[in-house]
Amino acid sequence: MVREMREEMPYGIEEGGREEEGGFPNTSHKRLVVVGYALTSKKIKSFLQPKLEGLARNKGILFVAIDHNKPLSDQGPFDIVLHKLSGKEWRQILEDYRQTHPEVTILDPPDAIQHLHNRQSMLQAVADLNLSDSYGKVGVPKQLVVKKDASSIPDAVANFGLKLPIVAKPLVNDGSKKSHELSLAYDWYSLQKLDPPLVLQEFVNHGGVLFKVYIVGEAIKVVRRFSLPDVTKRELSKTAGVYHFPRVSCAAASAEDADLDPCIAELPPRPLLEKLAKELRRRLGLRLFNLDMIREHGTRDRFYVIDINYFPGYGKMPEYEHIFTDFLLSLVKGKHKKRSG
Ligand SMILES: Nc1ncnc2c1ncn2[C@@H]1O[C@H](COP(=O)(O)OP(=O)(O)OP(=O)(O)O)[C@@H](O)[C@H]1O
Ligand SMILES: O=P(O)(O)O[C@H]1[C@H](OP(=O)(O)O)[C@@H](OP(=O)(O)O)[C@@H](O)[C@@H](O)[C@@H]1OP(=O)(O)O
Ligand SMILES: [Mg+2]
Ligand SMILES: [Mg+2]
Repeated sequence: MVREMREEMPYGIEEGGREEEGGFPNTSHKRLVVVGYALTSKKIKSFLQPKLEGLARNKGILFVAIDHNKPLSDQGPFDIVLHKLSGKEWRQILEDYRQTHPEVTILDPPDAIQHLHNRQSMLQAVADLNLSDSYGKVGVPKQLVVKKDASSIPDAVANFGLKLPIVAKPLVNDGSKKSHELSLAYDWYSLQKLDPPLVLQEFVNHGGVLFKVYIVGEAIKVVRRFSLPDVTKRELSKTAGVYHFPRVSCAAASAEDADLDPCIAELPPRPLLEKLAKELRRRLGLRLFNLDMIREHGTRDRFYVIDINYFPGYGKMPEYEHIFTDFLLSLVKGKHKKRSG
């Protein structure tokens, strides 16, 4: 099978030379780019769709499942390892593999991904960047971390000067169901009912539409999703309590075909996104992530990043098959250039 695919490969890596180490046969001078993947079954289903695998095959890319019952070094050989699994054990396996196989590109380094597993450190790079130019300003909502003792939250929030309403997000962001259980608090008193450790974030009115900015290496794709509606002053004054809300901006909440107010729907300026993505790629050390971005309602150019996700639902990103396969090829070509240059 693999041999047959090789003959028709238009883009496979020209320079051969890779030794056969008992892994995949290497019969042609154009060899396959082998991508080992370690993903949950949910992710395999949403990401590794037949169209992606088919296009990848035509471009000379082969996706191979990593076998968790065998040492990683006994598998492959891989050009790239693509992964999104949690746990210390897996991180250690990858770290050891990285040391012994520096020639393999690990997408992405476990330490860098770990940075996104805490909702405080997640947005630090955006805050530090403090991006502001003629195209707009990008910041993060004012936020406070509460590690324990719910009874102290109202005072802590008042002292810090956080305004209501407040979005409460679990501090740990490990992809678990619990880490996506968010709530909106309307009054000081109810803040005591929250369950730390949490990040408390000012709710920013944004017209009920959010921008999902997908990043795959240097490629950027933006889509609109529905989000929480604005909270008016009147509504705030009349409402009390803490309200849990479901995953409001999931794929089913696409706002691409909706008839929206142009001021709300207008995408963030491309040059601003280019600059933001470039800086965050560097500062976070990641190549596969997305940003949830909102525009403060009533402004044209005041943006906030409220969430960053590692290896998000690319299966729902338009043209992801082309973008992702081109990206994988660029990684291997880049490496060859570096070696021969
Ligand atoms: N500061 C904020 N101001 C206004 N709305 C917010 C704010 N933070 C979150 N939201 C709303 O809550 C939703 C969920 O928040 P967030 O994206 O932080 O959670 P998540 O569980 O990490 O989401 P994802 O499924 O994208 O990983 C957002 O899509 C947005 O609708
Ligand atoms: O289904 P959705 O479109 O919401 O995609 C979500 C994706 O699910 P999928 O990749 O299995 O589909 C999730 O992946 P896991 O953490 O559960 O692995 C996670 O990355 C979310 O942030 C994604 O939301 P997005 O930020 O991309 O909108
Ligand atoms: Mg989000
Ligand atoms: Mg998230």
